[in-house]
Amino acid sequence: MRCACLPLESLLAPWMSLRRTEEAESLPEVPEVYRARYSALPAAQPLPPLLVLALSQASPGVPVRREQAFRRSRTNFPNHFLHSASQGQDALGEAVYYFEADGEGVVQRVFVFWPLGVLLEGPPNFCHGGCGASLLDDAFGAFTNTRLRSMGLSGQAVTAYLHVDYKAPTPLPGAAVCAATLDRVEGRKVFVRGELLVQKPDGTLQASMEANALFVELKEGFASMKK
Ligand SMILES: CCCCCCCCCCCCCC(=O)SCCNC(=O)CCNC(=O)[C@H](O)C(C)(C)COP(=O)(O)OP(=O)(O)OC[C@H]1O[C@@H](n2cnc3c(N)ncnc32)[C@H](O)[C@@H]1OP(=O)(O)O
Repeated sequence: MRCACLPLESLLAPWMSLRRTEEAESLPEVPEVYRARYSALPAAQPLPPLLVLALSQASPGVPVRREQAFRRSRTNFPNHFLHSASQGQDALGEAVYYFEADGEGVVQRVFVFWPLGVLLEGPPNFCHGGCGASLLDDAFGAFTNTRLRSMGLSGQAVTAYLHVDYKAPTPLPGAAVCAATLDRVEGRKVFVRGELLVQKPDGTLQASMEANALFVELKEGFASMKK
């Protein structure tokens, strides 16, 4: 029987080997809510098929809007754990962030596509659990901070706790989409939940990890964090 899943090459290429060109390229202006941390996708960069699949399953019939897809601005965050230190041909590839907002522009969900190389291994041929937790934490942070900003708040919140349930192994090499959304808000406390989605051999998506987290909006912002 023919496998219904997306071929691995289409999952990984060109994102695994992509080299950043944002510094040299003139990219479209990004809305203010996202601008501090994200840059637009270059015109030549297609949306990853796995991301499109996850979006179409989460919101059937809702058109995918390319202008809601971004890359992390590496220029602004050259020391970032996921976007700099862990990037490489066989490690993490280039992430694509897709934000869904409501009619008032308030961010409701984020989906983050990641190409996963063989150097992320924990169990043989599968992703390290700590790596998956980091990807979920990053998606939760992206969701929380952009949501806060989209509501006119600081957008400066950090993880207080992160709970991850590992439901199935995450294959390598491969690709995953982290999905994050709001659970509830209590004052400065933002409770977030989500999952890490991978594609099964039959083509359907499966949550290999489920997670929930508490983010706390800092009283005086990142600048107040002391060493
Ligand atoms: C401008 C653009 C810049 C962009 C920069 C990009 C950076 C992106 C960054 C993205 C980040 C990516 C992700 C990362 O990597 S973030 C990095 C990992 N996280 C940290 O390093 C955070 C370290 N912790 C702290 O700094 C403080 O503890 C925080 C700030 C969290 C709270 O200390 P604060 O003094 O402020 O507040 P509080 O202690 O009064 O607590 C407040 C409320 O919260 C409740 N609570 C607290 N902890 C827990 C817990 N574990 N379980 C259950 N509840 C907990 C607490 O009971 C209280 O509730 P209530 O009594 O009010 O009901």
